[in-house]
Amino acid sequence: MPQKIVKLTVQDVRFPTSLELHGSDAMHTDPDYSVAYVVIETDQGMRGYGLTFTVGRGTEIVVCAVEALSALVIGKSLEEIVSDFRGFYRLLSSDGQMRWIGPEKGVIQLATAAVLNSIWDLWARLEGKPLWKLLVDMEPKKLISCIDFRYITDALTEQEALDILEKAKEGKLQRVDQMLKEGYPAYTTSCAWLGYSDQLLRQLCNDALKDGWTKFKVKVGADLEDDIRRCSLIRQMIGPHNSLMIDANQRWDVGEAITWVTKLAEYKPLWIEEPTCPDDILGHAAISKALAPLGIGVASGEQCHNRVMFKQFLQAGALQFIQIDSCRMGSVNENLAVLLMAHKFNVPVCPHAGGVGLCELVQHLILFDYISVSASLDNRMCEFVDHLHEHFISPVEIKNAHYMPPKDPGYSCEMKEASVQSYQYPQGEVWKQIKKQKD
Ligand SMILES: C[C@H](O)[C@@H](O)CC(=O)C(=O)O
Ligand SMILES: [Mg+2]
Repeated sequence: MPQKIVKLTVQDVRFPTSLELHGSDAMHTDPDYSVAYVVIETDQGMRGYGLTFTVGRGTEIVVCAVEALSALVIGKSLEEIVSDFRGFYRLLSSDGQMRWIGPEKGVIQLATAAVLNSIWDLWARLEGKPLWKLLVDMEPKKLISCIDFRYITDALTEQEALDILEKAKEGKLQRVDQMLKEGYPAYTTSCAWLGYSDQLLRQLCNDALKDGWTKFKVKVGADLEDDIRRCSLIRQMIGPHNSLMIDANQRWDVGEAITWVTKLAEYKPLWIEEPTCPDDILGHAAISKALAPLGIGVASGEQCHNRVMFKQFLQAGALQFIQIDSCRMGSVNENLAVLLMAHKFNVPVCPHAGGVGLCELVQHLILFDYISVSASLDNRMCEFVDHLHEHFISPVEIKNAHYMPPKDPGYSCEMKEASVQSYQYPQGEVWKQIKKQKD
């Protein structure tokens, strides 16, 4: 019996992370980690859960965009959608009246991600598999049929994508076993948000080292003297052999980025993340070229709107690390395109995660990347941030600084009903209390 989608609800759920400066960086000094949380329901009572991540006030605008897209979803059956997923992706991303407010970028793309994430979740649940396994088990032709190749065929053709997937069939079963035993390598950003004191940074870094973490990201970009002190402190604590990454969250102009990072080079960062405007492809290329002799790569992607921009970053040799995001682009469909392009251009993928639910979601994509696309762990790791996992029904499992493959069916982003109720904005109990204290 086809599963017809008869209902879509979307809620604005926010967590007051700004109170303790969790998640703070050089540009987002007071983020309240938030989601536009989508639940779809079929006529047979099955549910799919999806979300997209934001950092506070903008969430209400994403919620409106999801509501505007819902008319394109309600009334369709899951079978109809997945039998031509490319067509459905295009229906959502290229709607004749709504594409004007994108196309395929900004709020409307975040909303597309939330909706499509719920559909992938529903699909995986109906198949009784975690999403990564649904993807790993899918025939290459079917996978390719989920991707919209419009605008990227000059970098990757369907045939090339198919060849990559066919070639990676070799050794796939061993890689599945390896992942189930060892998990996928992760790094932590939890120790060094920009608003944290040196004392807290020291304490969190110490705890992380004890827990087996070997790769650490530090926020930089607001004040050079602070950055020198914080990077020196972390480098001293983690020693010369562990990895340090730095993240400026788009703070600098191109020349300023080169000068600033050169002054931090003695702390041996593996990469500088988002050194400048996330849309400045040639700027990133110039920074990459200038920093290459220092052994520092450039990473970006958490605010890269779509596959077309990633294509150009790759074509321009502008990034040495690609950071896909499960909610910034058009869900799994568009991320598949980027994983395949990154493989063709031989650039490692190190996903952005954290926020609310981003770790839960992106772990599926990076497991798929290793098992079915790249077959390599060289220079690869997935971000981990230790906030807000307690609000999910199937939270991530980290063992010895590795993501252990999720086992529950779906895309791991169903939230606990009590959490949704308490943190709904503005009517949830938590926000009512915060308002009362302020008044
Ligand atoms: C506002 C977010 O916390 C951002 O700082 C996250 C980020 O850049 C990262 O995790 O990387
Ligand atoms: Mg970042």
